[in-house]
Amino acid sequence: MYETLTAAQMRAIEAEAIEAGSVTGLTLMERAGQGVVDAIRARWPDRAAAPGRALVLAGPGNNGGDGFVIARLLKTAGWQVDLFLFGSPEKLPPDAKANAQRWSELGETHDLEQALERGLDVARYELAIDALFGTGLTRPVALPLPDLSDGPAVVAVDIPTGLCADSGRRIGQGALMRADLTVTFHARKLGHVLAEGPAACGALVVHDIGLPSGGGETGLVTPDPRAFQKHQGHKYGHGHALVLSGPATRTGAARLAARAALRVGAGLVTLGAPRDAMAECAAQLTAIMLRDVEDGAALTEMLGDDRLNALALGPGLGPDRARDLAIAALEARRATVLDADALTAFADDPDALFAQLHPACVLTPHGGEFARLFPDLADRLSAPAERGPAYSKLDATREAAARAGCTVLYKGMDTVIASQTGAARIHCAAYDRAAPWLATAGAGDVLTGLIAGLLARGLFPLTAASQAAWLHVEAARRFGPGLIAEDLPETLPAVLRAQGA
Ligand SMILES: NC(=O)C1=CN([C@@H]2O[C@H](COP(=O)(O)OP(=O)(O)OC[C@H]3O[C@@H](n4cnc5c(N)ncnc54)[C@H](O)[C@@H]3O)[C@@H](O)[C@H]2O)[C@@H](O)CC1
Ligand SMILES: [K+]
Repeated sequence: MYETLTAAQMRAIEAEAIEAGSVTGLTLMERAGQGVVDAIRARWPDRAAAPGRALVLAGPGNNGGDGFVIARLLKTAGWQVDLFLFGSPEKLPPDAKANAQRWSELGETHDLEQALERGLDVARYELAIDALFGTGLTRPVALPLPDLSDGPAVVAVDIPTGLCADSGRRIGQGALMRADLTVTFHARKLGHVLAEGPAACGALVVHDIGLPSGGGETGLVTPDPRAFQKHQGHKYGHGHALVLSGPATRTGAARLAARAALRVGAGLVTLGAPRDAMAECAAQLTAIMLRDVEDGAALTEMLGDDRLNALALGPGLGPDRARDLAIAALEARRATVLDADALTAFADDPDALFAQLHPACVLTPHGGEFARLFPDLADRLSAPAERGPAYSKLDATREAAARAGCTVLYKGMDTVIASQTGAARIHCAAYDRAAPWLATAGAGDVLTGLIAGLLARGLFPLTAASQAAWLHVEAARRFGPGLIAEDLPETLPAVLRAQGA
């Protein structure tokens, strides 16, 4: 599992290594600058082979210090480098000042604010380095930065200026420097994988600067084949999932979820449908069993069979049926995924839902559903971020899970999964995990089914939800263009096989 770090965690790791005497700040800065120049060469070998003009924008802190290193290395490699500093050279912190002095032997340090007042002609550069602010950004950037979008290739040092490293949110209405390539150091910061981060970073390279690993608490989800592998045994040994369906003409969502639960390895899957939907469902199902579950009372009776060990409800249910069934399901204390209508049904009184939830539950809200259940947290998340570290989707999901008393998977390109204990994971469907074809009707129903299937197989809620999120995106990536929700369960066998399941 890859770690993600907050700015404070990164500072602590650096400080500890420097205090222990294993490395100096100056050495770390040199490695950081070298890493950026190496990444530029790897990404644009043609430009590196015929160096042109490079613009370096350096800020008042150590991110600026990296900029001075990069300016020196680019100049040595044959680039014509113009460097503009925001702030005064005398006020730079020690390592940055040392590198400013080394740079002064090779080139001039221009004043950025003066240059912006006169008008900085960016069209003359092939390459621009954003070394204005990194992990130290706490306030909006009060600079009229030039638009670089159709000019030079833009490389962000550590993180694009204007982005909060802890939340991926833009700080205030200040400038945001969008990059084509971002080179960060040691480990990804939360800001690279949340909110606006992935869109602002472009491609992301993590460069090792020789610091010891550890120190982060929130990992990015990676596949855990042990979670998918199916061991020998009877079908009942792999659990029995029950997916509840909506009425006639609204059964598709539950059928998709049921199919996903079966494909991910639940031993048995039953669809519980109201009487009017039985014929419709029977015409569509083969391996999935069908039972008549009219209402909450019928569900309670059915759950007398304790082999039914995981439930999924919400997709296509309609709010009234969803509420009635959810109350019965939660009373039975089974592993339960609540999605869609099963969440919306409690919008008028989320506390009534929270009072019934228990640690074997998983809620899977998208942004709208999250706002209905946790309106105060959603408001904090959507209010403009005036200062860093800004309130993040990770913070909001953690708070939601604590309040709900169960695992919450908050969907999105940046899916955050948190348990009631505070443990959390992020699945970022960007960079090498981008899955744009997943934005298709019914995809969320499949995710619900995957979680239910993994719960039936006995995984803990946080693991089931995290691994389901990974499998969901992996199936979409494997299928690719033209994906519709039905394809996701059908692509799962290939995904599982590739993981050695
Ligand atoms: N500390 C180290 O040993 C290393 C640091 N590195 C670089 O150092 C960066 C962090 O450096 P800093 O902590 O100096 O922080 P930054 O260089 O990101 O910011 C500098 C300072 O500007 C101030 N500031 C914040 N927002 C502002 C705003 N909107 N307008 C004006 N001033 C503002 C803050 O006091 C902040 O500390 C990393 O992103 C990375 O690029 C790397 O060189 C690796 C080694
Ligand atoms: K930067």
